[in-house]
Amino acid sequence: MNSPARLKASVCVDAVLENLSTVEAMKLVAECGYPAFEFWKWWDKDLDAINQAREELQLQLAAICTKFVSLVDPSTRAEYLAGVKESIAAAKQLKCPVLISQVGDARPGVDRAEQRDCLIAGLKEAASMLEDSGVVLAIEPLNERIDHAGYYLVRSDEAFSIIEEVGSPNVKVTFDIYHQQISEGHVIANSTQNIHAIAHFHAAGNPGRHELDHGELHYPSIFAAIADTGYSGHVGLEYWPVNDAAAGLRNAASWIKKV
Ligand SMILES: O=C(O)C(=O)CO
Repeated sequence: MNSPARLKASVCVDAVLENLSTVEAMKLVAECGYPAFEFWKWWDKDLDAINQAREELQLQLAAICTKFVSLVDPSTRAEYLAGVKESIAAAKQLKCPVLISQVGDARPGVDRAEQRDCLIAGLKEAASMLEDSGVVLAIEPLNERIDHAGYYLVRSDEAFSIIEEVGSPNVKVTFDIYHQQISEGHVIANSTQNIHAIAHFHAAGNPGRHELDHGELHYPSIFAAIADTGYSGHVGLEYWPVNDAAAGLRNAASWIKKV
């Protein structure tokens, strides 16, 4: 008898299957053997149609994003919090446990410590809404070398120390292995030693942000190390395929289930 997979993989349909409609992409994700999917923007999608397909296909929605509003600028705090409130409602409707939150670009000429204080204050204000809802918000560090020049939050240790200071079980980190490989490397140690603070992972090959077996990262070892910690969240495949998307997804599903 097959034993259940140790790691729950999710497919980011806005990246891997960007040329399909969300519902068509969901069907392919299920056909390729994945238990879960995710996407970024909920506000430009037909949530009722997605919910119906989700139930029919018995897929879990692993994560969606909050609205992209700066958390390091006090003048946008109210807008950020209103976006979190709406995103929680969308997450509840779609039975989605995690909201991924970007924090915005660094403000030129403004002291970093002041921006950090602003970020923490915003997250503390969001925490009670999140705790009441049961949804976890996970801030995401991104690399500034290749994809996100000027973004405020780059290092994972900074993200971990921020959420420790926020001090809520519903505010955690998204650890994107591709971004962190570019920014700091040492991805197994940096993620597994902080696994209690991670609510979601993203994965892509580096360099190029393509299939997981393209490039320098050995994902079977990385995923095995994550599974060894007992991590119970999802690992989201967030890449742009160079080869046939469905064939690549089937190939990854076949080795991920053996991790
Ligand atoms: O915008 C990006 O690069 C992301 O990783 C979103 O999750």
